[in-house]
Amino acid sequence: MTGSHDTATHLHSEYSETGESVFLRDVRPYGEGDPVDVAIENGVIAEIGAGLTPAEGAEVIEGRGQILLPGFVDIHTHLREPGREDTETIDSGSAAAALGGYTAVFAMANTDPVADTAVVTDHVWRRGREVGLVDVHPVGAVTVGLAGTQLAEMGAMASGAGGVRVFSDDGHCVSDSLVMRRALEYAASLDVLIAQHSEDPRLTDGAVAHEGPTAARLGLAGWPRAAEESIVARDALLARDAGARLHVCHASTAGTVELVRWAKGQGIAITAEVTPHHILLDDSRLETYDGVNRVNPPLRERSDVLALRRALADGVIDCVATDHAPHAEQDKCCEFALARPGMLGLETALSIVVATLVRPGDLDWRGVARVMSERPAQIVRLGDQGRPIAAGEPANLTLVDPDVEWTVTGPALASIADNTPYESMTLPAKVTATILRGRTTARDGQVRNHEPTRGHERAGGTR
Ligand SMILES: NC(=O)N[C@@H](CC(=O)O)C(=O)O
Ligand SMILES: [Zn+2]
Repeated sequence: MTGSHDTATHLHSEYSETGESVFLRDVRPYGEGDPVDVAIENGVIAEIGAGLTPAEGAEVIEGRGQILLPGFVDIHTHLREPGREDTETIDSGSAAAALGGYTAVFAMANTDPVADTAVVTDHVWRRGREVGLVDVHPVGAVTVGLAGTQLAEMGAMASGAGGVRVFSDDGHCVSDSLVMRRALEYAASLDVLIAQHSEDPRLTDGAVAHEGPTAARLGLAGWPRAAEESIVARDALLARDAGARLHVCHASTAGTVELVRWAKGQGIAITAEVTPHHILLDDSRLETYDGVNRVNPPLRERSDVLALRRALADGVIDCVATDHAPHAEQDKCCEFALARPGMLGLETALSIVVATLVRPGDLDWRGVARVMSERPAQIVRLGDQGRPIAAGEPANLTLVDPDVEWTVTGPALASIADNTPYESMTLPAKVTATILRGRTTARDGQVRNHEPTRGHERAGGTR
């Protein structure tokens, strides 16, 4: 992997002789200009223009002026396999990803066993390929068992079949400064990315919510913004000295935005993501004590939400990442302080970006392509994703109906777990087709050639 964006060098055999043709009629790339037709052959975009004729036997999709974007790339997903297949599997999570418009996802390492060896990361990669609905890239752990003390064999994971290019102890912070320094030095020598879950555990021990007036009133133990910001600041300096690439997972405070802005201004190789929930929801959601709203980092205050939206629009925050975190019903329906942190995200991400940024006029569809596809692909150096919509480019694409409104219900989502904070919420815009290497993986809310593996169906004995 060179990190170069010369398509030809990246389009290996997977992009030839798929034997499939897809024809998109009357679509608007990036939501710009008059509708055009897009002919896709053998995994690549063959031709774009008005009034084209579909190839014999092509799958024709009537776009009716819908918006065509590069396929989305999620660099922070929890697929729970191996270990918690009662909440999500690579199969069910891939279905959720395809329905959400994703053509690549990065599966976090906090599985059971932890993805801290090439045995686990190679398995995740292979299983993703077998399912074939989305490219599943394994994230490797930074430290053995996510324990934060001994570096994992990052080199072996990087050179394994899974070709790991991102390492993270996400769910846990690599909090020891010397361990983080060594991890960044090791990562620099391998030219891989360290993605940090920035949370000082000494400042958050026992905390379940954002430290502020709401948590105080509700009697919930809070974690201060400084627990995140102090780690972001420290890591930026360590990355500078190590000459390493650092990525900040789920930025949640206005202060983190300012630190990332400062570090970028210094020429430090830092990037940052924000989740859909941190640009939509604030800590007023805690009033109900509903465990579905518990997440790390916690939902912050309105001023943070607005700062994160602005930072995404102006590019200080590079991208949206879902932090899709399925949990079992019994782990979310309990008392707020006992609920596990995390919420579903893959199938609602686009709609939230549209609701918070596109509809208010702060981001156009080019901007959506930037934060959902192009920047995430660049951060993790995927040469065949987040590419321009042009002839000769790989056909990893997402078609979006911008005008539709839909109401979220957990059980209707493809994920096995149902823990969505958006239950009964009406959201704008929906993915109508997802195309991976020239093959439709999802269309009109249905996943291609797919036997669903929903938890309640298994419980009912259908599998
Ligand atoms: N975000 C969360 O609240 N939970 C994530 C871990 C993480 O992303 O930190 C999980 O794995 O459940
Ligand atoms: Zn995290």
